[in-house]
Amino acid sequence: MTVHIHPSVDSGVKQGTGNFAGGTLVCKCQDKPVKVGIKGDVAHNHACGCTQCWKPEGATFAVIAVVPRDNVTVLENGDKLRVIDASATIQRHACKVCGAHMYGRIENKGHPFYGLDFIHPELFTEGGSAAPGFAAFVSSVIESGVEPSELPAIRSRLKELGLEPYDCLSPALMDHIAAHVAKSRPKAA
Ligand SMILES: N[C@@H](CCC(=O)N[C@@H](CSCO)C(=O)NCC(=O)O)C(=O)O
Ligand SMILES: [Zn+2]
Ligand SMILES: [Zn+2]
Repeated sequence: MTVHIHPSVDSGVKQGTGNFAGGTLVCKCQDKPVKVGIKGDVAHNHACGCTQCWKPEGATFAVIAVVPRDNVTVLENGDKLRVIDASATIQRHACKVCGAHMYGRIENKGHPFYGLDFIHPELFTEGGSAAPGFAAFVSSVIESGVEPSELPAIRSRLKELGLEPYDCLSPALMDHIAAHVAKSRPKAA
């Protein structure tokens, strides 16, 4: 059985240059595409199996990374953007026509990832941004209709690609969340 993860990694994970200066994300529309400028490189790039992140046609996983929100600027055709679900933690600004998610923003100032926007590096017109380094929410692909019996093959393919599979976020990101929660908790008297 061929396991398809995502078109940008299926033939091997392409490493970034290490000095990506930023670029332009362009949606899939032929006519009046939405363009979003990103300053600097992406961080925490990962494959995500959750039901919320945008996946191109036929992909089992999304590939998604973060950038500081101040580094994100809508350049063209921003009138085509809509927020998919205003009540979600990550408000995904997507093209109304082709459906591509251009950036996901957290508006809750108390959230551990406040200040970071989620973007899909495959939409960069330029190559060389930091590569995905792990796979998150792997078991969640079952929620999108993948048979549980396929999970061992999916996990093994992710490992082969060097994308360590986790059923939540990576240990570094889970530690960051826990540290944020610990800091936000009122101190006992
Ligand atoms: N099983 C759920 C998990 C969804 C989930 O918690 N996703 C994370 C990571 S998305 C990027 O890595 C999250 O923070 N979601 C918040 C949001 O999407 O608003 C499922 O599959 O839906
Ligand atoms: Zn579009
Ligand atoms: Zn996700």
